[in-house]
Amino acid sequence: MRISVVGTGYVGLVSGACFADMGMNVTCVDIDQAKVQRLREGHIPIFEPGLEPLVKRCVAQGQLHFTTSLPDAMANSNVYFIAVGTPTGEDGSADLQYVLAVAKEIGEHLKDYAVIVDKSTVPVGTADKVRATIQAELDKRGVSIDFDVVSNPEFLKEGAAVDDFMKPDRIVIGTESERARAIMAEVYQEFSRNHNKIMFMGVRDAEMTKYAANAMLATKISFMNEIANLCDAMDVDVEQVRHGIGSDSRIGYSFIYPGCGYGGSCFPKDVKALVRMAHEADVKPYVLDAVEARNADQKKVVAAKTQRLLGNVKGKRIAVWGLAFKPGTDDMREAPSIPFITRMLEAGATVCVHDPEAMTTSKREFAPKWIENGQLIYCNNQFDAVKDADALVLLTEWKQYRQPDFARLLASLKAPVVIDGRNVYNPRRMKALGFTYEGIGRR
Ligand SMILES: NC(=O)c1ccc[n+]([C@@H]2O[C@H](COP(=O)([O-])OP(=O)(O)OC[C@H]3O[C@@H](n4cnc5c(N)ncnc54)[C@H](O)[C@@H]3O)[C@@H](O)[C@H]2O)c1
Ligand SMILES: O=c1ccn([C@@H]2O[C@H](COP(=O)(O)OP(=O)(O)O[C@H]3O[C@H](CO)[C@@H](O)[C@H](O)[C@H]3O)[C@@H](O)[C@H]2O)c(=O)[nH]1
Repeated sequence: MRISVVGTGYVGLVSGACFADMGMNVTCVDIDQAKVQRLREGHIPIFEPGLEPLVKRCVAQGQLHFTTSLPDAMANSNVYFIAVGTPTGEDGSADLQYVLAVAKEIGEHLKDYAVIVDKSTVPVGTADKVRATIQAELDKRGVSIDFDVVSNPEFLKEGAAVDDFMKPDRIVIGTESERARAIMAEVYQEFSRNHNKIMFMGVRDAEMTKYAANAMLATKISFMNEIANLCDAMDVDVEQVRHGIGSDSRIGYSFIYPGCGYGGSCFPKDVKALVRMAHEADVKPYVLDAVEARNADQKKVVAAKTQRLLGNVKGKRIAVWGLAFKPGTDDMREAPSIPFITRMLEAGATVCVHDPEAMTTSKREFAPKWIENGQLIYCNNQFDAVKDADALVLLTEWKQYRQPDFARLLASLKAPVVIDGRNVYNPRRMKALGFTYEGIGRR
């Protein structure tokens, strides 16, 4: 089977490589010429565990190709996945300009029947817009070609993207066409061997399923963050509460870790887009508004704790472990580290940062003046960052930060203050070791 994946980012590259690994002949398309050139030279533009050997293997076997030319890719396949970005637009809705630009180009070059698959996260009704955009181009050309537009939202998580794609919980396919259904079943048959994971549904149902899944997960996190703040105020340990409620199978343990707020390229933008959809549908989004408001506020909690413990931070040295929005990625989109570090820099602190993978990507997020004036210092070693610092702030729970040499940490810090934005350390143990420790809702 020959397929094309348009947009070679986190989703497009992972999907393309995983399809290729299952024996399909895959062409990944991107308008970013430098990215395509680098991929052809064997450089993987993102950090994602297991992705580099997978891409290299598929390229070596002749299963995976990279191009900037969509028409070339289309000439070799009849299933086109659209996996371009859908960032937040000015009014909070998903900006569909990249999706519709691809649809237009498909319409300009379509020759035979094809299935166009929306893999990008797109609002309810987008498949109709993609169909209309393609049809308008066919009409301009004066040709009549049959095609189907299918919704196939992606549920992979960064940091575990390859595993998630290879072993999905479910494969949601929205289509009303029997012909497209048969082709999509063939595309995904190898990912569904263990038991049938494919869920066919209506196109609009599939589009909403993606938003509902992300909004539900974001709601769990915001709910738990609110409980953690209550625990802080009421002398309760949220870890005990987390265990206490997670053991109820109706609640479960996943996505109830409180912390410094959810980030990433999906939850913040998708909750906003769903709020926008609700307004357009004249439904009041009470719950979603609260989820967003809690998250915006949660991203300020660690800064407030730091300022409370250190007093005026002007002239203080603050070490930060973790920049990426979560472990296992170099992605900085909406990372809680950005507002925290910016606030500390603006308040006059010197901030010494370390991250195992996001040092390069994070540099784009801060004004160059902070590095030039020496207030923002990048450290290649996590212990260089804490040397003579007035506090250590943990913002991303990378494995290498979980069990550090505490004696070395204590000796390195100027003041033994640890603010744990991810609740990875044990408060009692930290206190016994001589640290002033503060987590999120840890009493
Ligand atoms: N990142 C995730 O974990 C994740 C998971 C599930 C779903 N999604 C959704 O998938 C979509 C893509 O997300 P991403 O994180 O992979 O984005 P990304 O920004 O990493 O990649 C998008 C790519 O599309 C390319 N592109 C833009 N316009 C193009 C065009 N006209 N032709 C060819 N290429 C073009 C860009 O150059 C870029 O390389 C979004 O809708 C997102 O919400 C993301
Ligand atoms: O209990 C938790 C779990 C997560 N987070 C935070 O939530 C954010 C998102 O984490 P995660 O969901 O693991 O990563 P993403 O890669 O953003 O994946 C989400 O967004 C993707 C894009 O839509 C979906 O495909 C995935 O299913 C969905 O989990 C991160 O900042 C995490 O630190 C918490 O604060 N507490």
